[in-house]
Amino acid sequence: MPPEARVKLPPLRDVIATHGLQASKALGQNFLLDEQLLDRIAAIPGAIDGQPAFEVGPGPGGLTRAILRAGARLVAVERDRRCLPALAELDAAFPGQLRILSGDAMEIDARAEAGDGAHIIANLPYNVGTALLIGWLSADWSPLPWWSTLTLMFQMEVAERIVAQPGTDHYGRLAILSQWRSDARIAMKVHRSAFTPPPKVMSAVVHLTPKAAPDGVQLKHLERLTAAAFGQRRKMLRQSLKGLPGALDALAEVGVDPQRRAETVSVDEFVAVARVLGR
Ligand SMILES: C[S@@+](CC[C@H](N)C(=O)[O-])C[C@H]1O[C@@H](n2cnc3c(N)ncnc32)[C@H](O)[C@@H]1O
Repeated sequence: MPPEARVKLPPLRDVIATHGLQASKALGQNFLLDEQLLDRIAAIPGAIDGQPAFEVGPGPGGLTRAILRAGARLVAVERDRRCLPALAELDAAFPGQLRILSGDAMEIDARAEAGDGAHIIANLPYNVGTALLIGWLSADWSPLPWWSTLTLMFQMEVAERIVAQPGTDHYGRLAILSQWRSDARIAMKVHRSAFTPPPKVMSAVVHLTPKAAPDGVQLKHLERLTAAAFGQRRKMLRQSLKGLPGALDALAEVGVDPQRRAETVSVDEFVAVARVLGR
């Protein structure tokens, strides 16, 4: 049976008022207060599965409540100290399930804090969201990363860059890294009006399940290749990859026409070229 809070939790709007949590733009604070929506996010298949979880930026604790109600043990890191009293109340309501860290998610060792196998789930602050995702996707991968899945709310434009297909405007380095390392899909679109205060744009929850990496390709080779290729995305590869030693030979070996542009090259083709570069 999923745990119930020991005490009746106040509505999130009251939590914000009681603790004076006016949203800070600098901290990327757009809070979700609709508990049904939050429960739906926590219930995305594979997002938690009753396993330990790690949350970035619990804020007043809306998603945190939903994760705890879904039965997970949770470690959550919050940078805004004003939120700590509200989170301490949640700790009291779900005894033994929640550990709050006060600090910067960009600086803590999430693996050491959350433990291997944790599911990462967060409504990310827009200013550090992409950097955090790249960090998690760049973790040691042998043959899987330390985390089990990522379930992350982003601004729609970032979500589209993660799942983009070749030949589209959003296709680029983030799509290639994300899709090389995971099966990534948009699990839910969230209207801007669901947030307090509403951001200017729509958002989406992206769910990423890591793929085992038996392919012997190193991240650094794929990164160098895609940095060069997308540094001049409208140019033909024979031009954009001129400065990368071995790249044109690798294209020929893999059978990618150097007259193509980066935005037409599939993830599998980039990976194949990176594999040759790393030999
Ligand atoms: C978009 S809000 C989400 C809040 C809450 N989880 C929700 O869904 O309503 C982002 C949260 O991340 C916190 N935050 C911003 N930068 C952070 C950082 N570098 N490390 C940890 N938390 C951060 C903010 O203070 C804020 O609480």
